[in-house]
Amino acid sequence: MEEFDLTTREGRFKHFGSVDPIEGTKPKNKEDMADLQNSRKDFLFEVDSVGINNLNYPVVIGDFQSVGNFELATSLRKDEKGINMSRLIESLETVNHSGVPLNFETLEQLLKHLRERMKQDNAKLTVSGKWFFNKPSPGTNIDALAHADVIYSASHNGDKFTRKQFGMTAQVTTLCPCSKEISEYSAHNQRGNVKVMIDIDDSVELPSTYKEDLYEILEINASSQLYPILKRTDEKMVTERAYENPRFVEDLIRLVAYDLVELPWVKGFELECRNEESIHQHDAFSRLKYQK
Ligand SMILES: Nc1nc2c(ncn2[C@@H]2O[C@H](COP(=O)(O)OP(=O)(O)OP(=O)(O)O)[C@@H](O)[C@H]2O)c(=O)[nH]1
Repeated sequence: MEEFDLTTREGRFKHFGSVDPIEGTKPKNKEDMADLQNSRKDFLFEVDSVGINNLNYPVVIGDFQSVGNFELATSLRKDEKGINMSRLIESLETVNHSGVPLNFETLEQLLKHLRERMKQDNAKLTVSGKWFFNKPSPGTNIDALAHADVIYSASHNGDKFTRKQFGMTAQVTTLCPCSKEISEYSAHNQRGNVKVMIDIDDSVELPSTYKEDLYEILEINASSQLYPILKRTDEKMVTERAYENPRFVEDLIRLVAYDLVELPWVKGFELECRNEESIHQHDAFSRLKYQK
């Protein structure tokens, strides 16, 4: 058996089975390499969406840095074999300025770049991330950071958005009306997750406070709200607020839906409320779709 010098990394690697590379017959220069992606013939079908997903990249949402989870894609014509996937991240890099600012202006720039660079008719993206914001305690007014999950999803044909969606998941408190009604004292409550995906009406100007406006609607209709810091006086406040505002999962979805319909920039939405039950191991949920 061949002996290797175990004091060097190369020797140790070979000791553990690594071998030298072969000379090989295939080209090493890019110009000489086959470009399969760019071969042309009848490939039977157009492809609606082809690209990459589960890509984590730094983003800036509001005042804070966060991590975005991206899906980047384009359409693909019937006579083209594949897209050049490395160009998707090259396009993302063009809007990365110590993080990609998450707003529709930047995403439109990115989609235009993607479509042109990939020479396709349509470019699409979805990105989700945690939006952090200051949420002072309700009575004592002590600053601390809370978060909600946001989703931007859009497609662009070069001239305009062909789909523009904004989504959010906020966490709230719900207190069971039935439990309050039937019990001598107390009422069980739960942490609720209110999730919405909105189709944005592009003919209406999106207010600069759209994230804040939406967050307020998702949480204000619940029994009470969540805060990072609560002193005793705050805790009394949120506990009593919840008791004064009991909500079934059906009540919450209808109250949130009413406020969403009133927002001028909302064309339609899909809404879900899910309560992590404290008296069961399962969750309770409600869903609602609406188009204006
Ligand atoms: N189209 C396609 N590409 C893939 C697939 N799986 C991996 N790849 C990617 O193929 C990429 C390399 O191809 P290209 O991006 O076309 O590289 P290139 O042709 O040298 O790039 P350009 O200089 O932009 O022309 C790598 O980044 C791989 O990640 C797949 O299923 N389909």
